[in-house]
Amino acid sequence: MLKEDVKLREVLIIEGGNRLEGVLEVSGAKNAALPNMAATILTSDEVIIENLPDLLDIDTMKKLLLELGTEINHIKDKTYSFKLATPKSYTAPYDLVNKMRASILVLGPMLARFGYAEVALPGGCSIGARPVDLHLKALEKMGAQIKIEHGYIKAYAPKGLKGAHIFFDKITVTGTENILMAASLAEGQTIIENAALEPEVVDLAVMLKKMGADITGEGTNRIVINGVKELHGTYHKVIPDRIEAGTFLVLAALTDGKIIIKNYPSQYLEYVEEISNKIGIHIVKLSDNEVLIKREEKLRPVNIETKEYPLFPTDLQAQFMTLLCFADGISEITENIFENRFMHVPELNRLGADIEIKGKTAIIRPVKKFTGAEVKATDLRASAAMVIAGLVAEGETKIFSIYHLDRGYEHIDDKLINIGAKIRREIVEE
Ligand SMILES: CC(=O)N[C@H]1[C@@H](OP(=O)(O)OP(=O)(O)OC[C@H]2O[C@@H](n3ccc(=O)[nH]c3=O)[C@H](O)[C@@H]2O)O[C@H](CO)[C@@H](O)[C@@H]1O
Ligand SMILES: C=C(OP(=O)(O)O)C(=O)O
Repeated sequence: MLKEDVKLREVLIIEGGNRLEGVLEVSGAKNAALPNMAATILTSDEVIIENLPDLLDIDTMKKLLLELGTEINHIKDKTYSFKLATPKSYTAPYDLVNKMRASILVLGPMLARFGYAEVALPGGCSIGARPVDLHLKALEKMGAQIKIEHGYIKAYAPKGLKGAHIFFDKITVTGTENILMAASLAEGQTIIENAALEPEVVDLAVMLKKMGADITGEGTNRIVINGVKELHGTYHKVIPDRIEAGTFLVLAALTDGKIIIKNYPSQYLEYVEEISNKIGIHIVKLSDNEVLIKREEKLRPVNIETKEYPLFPTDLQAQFMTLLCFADGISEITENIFENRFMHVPELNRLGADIEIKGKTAIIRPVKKFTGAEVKATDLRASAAMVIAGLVAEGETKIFSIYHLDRGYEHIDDKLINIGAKIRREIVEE
């Protein structure tokens, strides 16, 4: 191999089998922070956001906002100010959109405030095709002219956007968020039917209302937005990450240590807790925001179907699949949101799992143990599943492609090392 062909990559090495004990603190939610940051485009005033997690995706969104002309200042720990007085570009370039699909969230606000935006087409990713047709159709209904050219979505609304009656054929989280932001500055009333109910959508509405938007119905499937001429600055704190909390819940149950989860958002995890109870995991409330995870000796098998909030989140599917490998019987998980979100199955099987995929259902047969192996982190939540699996496996697990993990889990190595996990990173040659 020529020297210049050698690429360096980081791997995560885990020594499994350690009993874990201590406190795991939940960070700010990535999927709330990203739309919160995009919403700062809607005003020329300064917006301050607190509790921003230190993650690759947040860095990518900062880069994108800087590219558009936003002035960003670090105020104190995890708190930043954002101010977009005059844009220096109207384009979300391919190199950033390619790293993070949520870059599409700048389309609605740019178009609503400036009447023009270009966003590279996100394209497919490892969990599925993930088109943005519903975002575009809704914006067109609000009067935008949209064309796709040279791999870019080019959207114009020179006279501003107009309120419209939007019916989403499919529930879409970022689609609802894009239209919520666009409609806040549109002329007249917008009604979003079949809107997403996710807590991150509600949190965005809360932030927009603090900026002066007129929104009702957030958290239901019908949101009504009366457009206003201008929005103003605000101070907003990002809500805790329910998916990180759910990931910790699984980890605590499987390692059977004494793990307390701090900043645990039980209000967003009701259904996940119901499923956990069925499996034999109990969430013991210690204080307003702290819980202790306890498990019964034998875990029971369950059948899970991923669905939109308030039902079971697709973003916890891979982690619960790892857990169910150790249940006392056969479980099934059906993935209804993304068509290709079982990439972690062959990787879990490399560690000793016995999982078979039949269409959109995974059949999980019980095994006694996992043994460490070399595995690949195929997407963000699959990476979390690999980390959990590595921590319970006998011996050493080497996880490749861990940049996915750093997209969405804040300082995960430090958090786990703190409770007794043996984890390190190494740079290896490809
Ligand atoms: C940044 C962020 O918040 N990401 C979350 C968001 O992604 P995201 O908002 O991208 O996911 P959507 O809710 O839009 O996707 C739901 C389904 O609708 C389809 N669809 C969506 C839009 C569209 O225009 N056309 C279309 O067909 C998607 O391919 C998918 O099958 O919600 C997902 C579902 O809870 C989560 O897994 C992601 O973590
Ligand atoms: C799929 C996820 O994120 P994104 O929509 O940014 O790809 C996720 O958070 O699990």
